[in-house]
Amino acid sequence: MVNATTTLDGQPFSRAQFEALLKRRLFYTEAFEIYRTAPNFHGDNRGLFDYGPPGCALLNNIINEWRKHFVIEENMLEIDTTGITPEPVLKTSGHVDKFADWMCRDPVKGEYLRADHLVESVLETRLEKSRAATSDGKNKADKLDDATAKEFEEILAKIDNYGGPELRDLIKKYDIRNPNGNGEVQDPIAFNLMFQSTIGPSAASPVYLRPETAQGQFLNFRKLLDFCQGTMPFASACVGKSYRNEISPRSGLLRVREFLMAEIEHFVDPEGHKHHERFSEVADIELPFLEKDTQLSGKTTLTTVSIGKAVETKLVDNETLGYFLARVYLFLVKIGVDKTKLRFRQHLANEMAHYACDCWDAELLTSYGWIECVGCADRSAYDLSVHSNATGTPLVVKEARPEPLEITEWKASLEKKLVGPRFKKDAKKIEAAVASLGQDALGALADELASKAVITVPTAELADGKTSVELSSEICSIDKVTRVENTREYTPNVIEPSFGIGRILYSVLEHVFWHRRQDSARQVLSLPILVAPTKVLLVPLSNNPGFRPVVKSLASRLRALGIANNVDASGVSIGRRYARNDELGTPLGITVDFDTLSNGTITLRERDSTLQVRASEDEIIEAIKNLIAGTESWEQVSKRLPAFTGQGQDGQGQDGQGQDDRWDN
Ligand SMILES: Nc1ncnc2c1ncn2[C@@H]1O[C@H](COP(=O)(O)OP(=O)(O)OP(=O)(O)O)[C@@H](O)[C@H]1O
Repeated sequence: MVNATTTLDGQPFSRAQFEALLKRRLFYTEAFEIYRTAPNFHGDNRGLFDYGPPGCALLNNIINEWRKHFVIEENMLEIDTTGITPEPVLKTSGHVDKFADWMCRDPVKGEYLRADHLVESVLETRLEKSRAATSDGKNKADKLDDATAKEFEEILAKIDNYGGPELRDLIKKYDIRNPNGNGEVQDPIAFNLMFQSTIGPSAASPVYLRPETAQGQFLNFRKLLDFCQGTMPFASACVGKSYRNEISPRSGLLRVREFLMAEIEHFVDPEGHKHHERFSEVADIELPFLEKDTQLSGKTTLTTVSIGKAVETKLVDNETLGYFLARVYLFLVKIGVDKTKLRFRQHLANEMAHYACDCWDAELLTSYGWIECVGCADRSAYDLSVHSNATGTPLVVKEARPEPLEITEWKASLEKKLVGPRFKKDAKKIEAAVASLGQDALGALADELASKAVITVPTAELADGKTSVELSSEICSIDKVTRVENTREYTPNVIEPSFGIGRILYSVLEHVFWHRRQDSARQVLSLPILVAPTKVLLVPLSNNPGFRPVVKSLASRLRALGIANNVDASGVSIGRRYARNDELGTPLGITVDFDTLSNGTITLRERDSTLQVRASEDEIIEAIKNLIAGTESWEQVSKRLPAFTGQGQDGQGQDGQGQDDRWDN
């Protein structure tokens, strides 16, 4: 059974100890912290964090690997789009109306709580208390009867499926109150999560900070299609900050108001079941799925099957979505995620974003529970269609047909001479609305036009604020026409893997955290060498001036190879210096000692095993290069090069054995 509260070495996970390490080593820190107590600071700095040097390096290394794994591997077209977004774009995409969470207010405390999180935390606490209580003895009032406990478990399994009215009913039915003070809360209301501002000195035009990078990619679709000479399928990618005015930020980096996203929009032809050319490369990879139906039945049992089987049985809708789930899995495991703490959870119908038609979240198990870190959605043709309708710009693919095709279909025509003068500025929008009508709608409107001589067509918002227009038979005609088509035109569907880098980074750190010795305060972050902030620690054995030029020259050789290294020439013992760098996740350490001065050899220490080898500078640097490139493992290096068991090894001599075991320097 997977347990989030156990570290790699099987010891109990202590969040306090873990967070103290992250703070001590400056992985990240609360933003504007010193202003919190300033007399003129009345703001709320919750959900805003700054990354310190190791956190920043780790973040950048994760992004670099993301670029290699996705952008380079799949020839994606990476772009960098703006965060400031004009309101009409986000009105069209649906975010202005629908990008909201349900919020309850505690009128006494003046606190705002996210309704689903409130229900979740109160029911979880009641269940925990009930488990701890005994029906006869201690805290017996907390004991829930079996039926109620089952009911709570079922509610929790599908918590993401509840909307405002259902959450209100649950709050009333179970008398759910603000855990802080036990006050009653008001009914949930929808709260839009976007930060709004205005642009320019006139302040006349509203803008938002983007809540996702996706829209910028959709708006560039036509230019990107031209850029890749119309070749389908293709994918765009974007890495950038997104902003969400979360109701109640909590859990450190997991729910923040400003965060780095890395998003991919893969544009695919909807015909041919979204087949993916490289699907066979990943088909055998087994993934743990938490299916929709399992959640609805109140359970959390995982189904582990190959992605090939999952697509064949339609558990996962199509090959392209399946391909990305497998690639996401490989990426997460590569950067340090514990594969036993990873699952793919299918979205429930109500939970699905307004644009999505099938959605799976890669969730990682942390001490805060299962956390969504990557959302993988099939956004269908929603975004391109709505932006096309709103702007009158066709966001479509045109492809030559292998054989000409004869098609008989409904066609709507507008009397252009009348449309311009009659509708003026709205004319383009009306033309776009008519052009976007599907065959079923056209068939129905043709009948209506024949009987009433006037029809109503839905449009984007017009100058008078209306979202439809009446067209008479004088202006609009709808007829059956037969035509020969040599080119095919279609709106691509979009498969979108969307990564929250901060959540991934935090979860990886929890997964690689462990203790060196039983009951010891020595802690280690076993970050994979690929993403570790610093790859090599350089330590001179002592302050002996003879070591300095050697260390300097080694540092410069490593720098020339682009290998991040750090010299620790502080006066403390080697063991302490290693311990400090174990906390920073530094995987390799070089020691320069008296033997170096006499025979030119140096030692190389591996963080997790603490084993060391001794060889010439050239051999050690070669081994480091291989370890970073992944062409050689530590096991291979340690077999190939002579072992070193002398001074300076952990637990012996210089390690600080018998010394104070608090590694807090
Ligand atoms: N407030 C946040 N803080 C940090 N990361 C976030 C936040 N909101 C979303 N993300 C990240 O962005 C990714 C894609 O966003 P998406 O819109 O799918 O999230 P979401 O479903 O709104 O998340 P949640 O349900 O947890 O609020 C998520 O998988 C997550 O990694």
